[in-house]
Amino acid sequence: MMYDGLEVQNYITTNKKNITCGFNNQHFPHNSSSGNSNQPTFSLDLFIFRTSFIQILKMLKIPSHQVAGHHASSATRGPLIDDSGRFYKPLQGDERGSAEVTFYDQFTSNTQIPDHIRKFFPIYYGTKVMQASDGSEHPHIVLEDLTTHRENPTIMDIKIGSRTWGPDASNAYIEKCMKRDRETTTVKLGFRISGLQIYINEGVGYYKPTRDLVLKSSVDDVRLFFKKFVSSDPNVESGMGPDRDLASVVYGGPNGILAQLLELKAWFEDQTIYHFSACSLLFMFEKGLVLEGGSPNAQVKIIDFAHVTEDVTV
Ligand SMILES: Nc1ncnc2c1ncn2[C@@H]1O[C@H](COP(=O)(O)OP(=O)(O)OP(=O)(O)O)[C@@H](O)[C@H]1O
Ligand SMILES: O=P(O)(O)O[C@@H]1[C@H](O)[C@H](O)[C@@H](OP(=O)(O)O)[C@H](OP(=O)(O)O)[C@H]1O
Repeated sequence: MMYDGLEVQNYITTNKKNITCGFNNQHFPHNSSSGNSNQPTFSLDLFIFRTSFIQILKMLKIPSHQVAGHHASSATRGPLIDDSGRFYKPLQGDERGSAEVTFYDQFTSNTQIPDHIRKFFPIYYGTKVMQASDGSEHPHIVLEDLTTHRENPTIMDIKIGSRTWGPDASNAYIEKCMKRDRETTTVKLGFRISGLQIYINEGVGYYKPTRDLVLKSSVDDVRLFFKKFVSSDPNVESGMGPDRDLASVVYGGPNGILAQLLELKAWFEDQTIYHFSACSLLFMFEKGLVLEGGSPNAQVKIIDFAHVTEDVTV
């Protein structure tokens, strides 16, 4: 495992408006026009501009499309993204962090993984020690930001498996998981929704139910969330019988979510390399595009490998 040194100062911002504050306005106002006297006139200004620009490109933000898991704040470590399309997930302090790194290292170099399966996993760029959201220096797993090319993604995170712990889990951890599994739909359905956001329209933005609301979902609530996910009704939040208008193009069809799940499932049933426990599936699509008659660009990805182990008996 290789850790880089701290390369750049990280600016934690929650929205793009704040990013412009990173410019040194005195030297290079970002909205100045050509020929304006505020433009840099000598090399020091150019140097400052270049440095600021590189810093801005590398600037880190709290992901606005994260739907579940540990969140970043000035008090807690959570994922960050940059403008180059990378997602930085802080290693969890205990064995979960190192287990996830071990998985990504092994998976990335494993030549037995077919390309049509590899595409379901985020691209892994190694690990990096950097300033975390809480200000501490901490190792992060560097991944492809799965939302980077999306305009207004509708996203659902589903924790899969009726058993949510790995083969080496302690009794205390198993107990904790079993309690959570009984409280959610994991025991009844073999999965639970961990979080979601549904794009409504430009004016309204997103419907993003709270973590508590999602986790206390009953089986019927889960059914309703799956309907809302593909509803064209802007009043999706009111929950009055959403229309499921987009189901056939998002869930169905040769490139739909179901077809992708079947492809992944076929490999899961066949492979004997890993024990996959407590992973999540991310369902993503572009509701805005579908409503305009375009393609939903539906995608299934698999994430969260903190409890995955290699099967050494094979
Ligand atoms: N590579 C990625 N690109 C974009 N978003 C991601 C990526 N990986 C994770 N996310 C977002 O972050 C959320 C949490 O991810 P993940 O499950 O890996 O974190 P976690 O803190 O280990 O979660 P948990 O506490 O449920 O185990 C996901 O629901 C998703 O919204
Ligand atoms: O589903 P919820 O209610 O969000 O609960 C979390 C979920 O079970 C995570 O999988 C777990 O992290 P791990 O899977 O990595 O153990 C996390 O534990 P934590 O709070 O101890 O990190 C729980 O809080």
